[in-house]
Amino acid sequence: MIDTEVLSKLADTLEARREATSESSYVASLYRKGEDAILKKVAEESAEVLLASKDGDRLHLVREVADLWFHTMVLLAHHGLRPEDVLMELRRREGISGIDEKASRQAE
Ligand SMILES: N=c1c2ncn([C@@H]3O[C@H](COP(=O)(O)OP(=O)(O)OP(=O)(O)O)[C@@H](O)[C@H]3O)c2ncn1[C@@H]1O[C@H](COP(=O)(O)O)[C@@H](O)[C@H]1O
Repeated sequence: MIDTEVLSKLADTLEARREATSESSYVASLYRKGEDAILKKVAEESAEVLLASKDGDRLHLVREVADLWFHTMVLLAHHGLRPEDVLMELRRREGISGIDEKASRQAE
């Protein structure tokens, strides 16, 4: 089983790319283009996930989800956030049924 170290290492690389040039780094070029360009990539990769799912090609789906995760991590880094922030939120939700959570919101 792969642990979450791969996410932390990638997040470290994304932070380090703040100092890189657009010519040497795809991530630096995205930072330079700004939030709208990053959001456009997230939207494009989401659409590619949908197409891969409908294709029924599992390897294609895994690769497109990797592209989507990667670009959402660039978005998090743009906001000064790390994958650990998302993992903590998922940890917080552990064992809370979506049905119970929705019911508690409707009772408010
Ligand atoms: N995981 C990734 C990763 N996944 C996808 N991509 C790039 O994301 C880009 C967008 O994918 P597309 O399929 O949309 O291809 P495209 O049409 O060429 O893209 P656009 O020109 O439309 O932006 C491609 O250039 C991919 O190579 C990635 N680029 C970098 N990483 C990681 O980020 C690190 C830092 O990358 P650099 O900043 O480039 O050194 C790397 O060492 C990797 O670990």
